[in-house]
Amino acid sequence: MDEYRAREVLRRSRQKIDGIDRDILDLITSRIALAREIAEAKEVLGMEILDPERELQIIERTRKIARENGIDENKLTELMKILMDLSKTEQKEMLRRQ
Ligand SMILES: O=C(O)C(=O)C[C@]1(C(=O)O)C=C[C@@H](O)C=C1
Repeated sequence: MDEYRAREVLRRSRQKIDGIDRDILDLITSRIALAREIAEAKEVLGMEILDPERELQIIERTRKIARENGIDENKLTELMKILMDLSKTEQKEMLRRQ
């Protein structure tokens, strides 16, 4: 790969990452909106916010996808746990405001 081509690859790849990052943030926003809906349903059902069994299911699925794609299992799991923590924080805040 010559220098001109390398600069073009860098530019285009970063443009694509920018688009992917926007998509990721849009999906995280949608995920949080769904978590808020779940919080309302749980309140009606008298359920706790924390559902360890569901979290374990999500973590196991995450680990499987990490293995299938050659991604560090622990790092991807950390990322998923952050998303779930974000959900729980939003859920608790929403219920506190009610
Ligand atoms: O599915 C639920 O019960 C949720 O509240 C959503 C969610 C999540 O972020 O995926 C958050 C908290 C629960 O402990 C389990 C999962």
